[in-house]
Amino acid sequence: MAETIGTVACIGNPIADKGHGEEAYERAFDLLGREGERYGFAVMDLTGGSFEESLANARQHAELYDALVVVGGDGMIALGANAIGGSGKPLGIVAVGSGNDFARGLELPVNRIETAVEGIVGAIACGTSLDVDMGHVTGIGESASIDRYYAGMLSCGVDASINDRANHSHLPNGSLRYLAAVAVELTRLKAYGYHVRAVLADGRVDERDIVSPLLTVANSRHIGGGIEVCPYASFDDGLLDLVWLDHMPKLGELARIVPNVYNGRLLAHPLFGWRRVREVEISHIEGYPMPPMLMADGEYVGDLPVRVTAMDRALRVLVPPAVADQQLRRLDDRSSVVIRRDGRDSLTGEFVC
Ligand SMILES: Nc1ncnc2c1ncn2[C@@H]1O[C@H](COP(=O)(O)OP(=O)(O)OP(=O)(O)O)[C@@H](O)[C@H]1O
Repeated sequence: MAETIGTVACIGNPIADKGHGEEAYERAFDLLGREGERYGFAVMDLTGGSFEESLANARQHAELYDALVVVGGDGMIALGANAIGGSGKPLGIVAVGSGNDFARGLELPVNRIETAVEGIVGAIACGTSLDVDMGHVTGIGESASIDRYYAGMLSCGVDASINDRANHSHLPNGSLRYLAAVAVELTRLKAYGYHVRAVLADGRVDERDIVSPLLTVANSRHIGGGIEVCPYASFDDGLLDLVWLDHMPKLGELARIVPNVYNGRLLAHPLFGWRRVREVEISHIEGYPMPPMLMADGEYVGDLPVRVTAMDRALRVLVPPAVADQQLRRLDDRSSVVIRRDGRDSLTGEFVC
């Protein structure tokens, strides 16, 4: 990242982390302003009264700033991706939401405002960043109005219901909200009917019907405050990871997989299907229950049918110099190591041993 950063636009979310977002934003904005005086950049506030208003502000005033800093949860990362994804402008992340799954996956500070701001300022001063993939969701047919980018995960089944339930929960702690939502939604599992047409990394087409409660198109590993739905996801492979449950799990199967939700071993179980895709079209099979409204990075997106396309390293994220090079190499290695460990073929997704 060679460009000089003269102005940093900031966007907060007063309702992030159940209303603690306002205070966090004031702190982050103040710190960035002070560091700006030292390092020669100005800060401006573009927070609106809603997600849509903040996004419109970021887009309309794009010529006024050189970097955007978002303060909040995964929804604010989605805002950043939709505001500046593909533009080459970098995104700074102060993760103070409930889940913070994207920041967690990139090993950025979570709920540590001072450390996050320090990292952003270090990145600005030294010109360091990481370019990470994004997903682009576009609607097909009746859903044609959908046109959204995301950085973390597109949830298309019970994962979306869990997110929706957690958003409406009154429990005080972020991870607790997701855990409680998981517990309730697991008792109400439905098998949705998906028709999936995926273009794999080598251009081969994999087309299938999936009757399942869960289908996710992931760029990052975690969802719901640390649940590792896709331990194989890599941020910079130019591909997305399609993960699904192969069938409606029996109680015994559920009991075997639940202990693996936080330890990176979920996809080692043959109950899960997995493919790395360049693009995937997902539609609903008539005769099965309609999946819940899709959610991307915890934001409501709309209903099937949709096409999801991997955008190769389209989002530039500010990271401090010590992290930049080493981080991406480590994330890449990590992903191939766990795929090998679980005995999967990284191209076909099938178990080979
Ligand atoms: N300026 C705003 N005013 C009101 N609501 C907003 C604003 N900006 C974003 N939102 C909404 O706030 C909700 C929560 O956002 P966010 O993801 O930042 O926090 P969170 O849900 O606590 O964290 P996480 O997504 O990591 O669990 C989102 O649905 C988003 O649309």
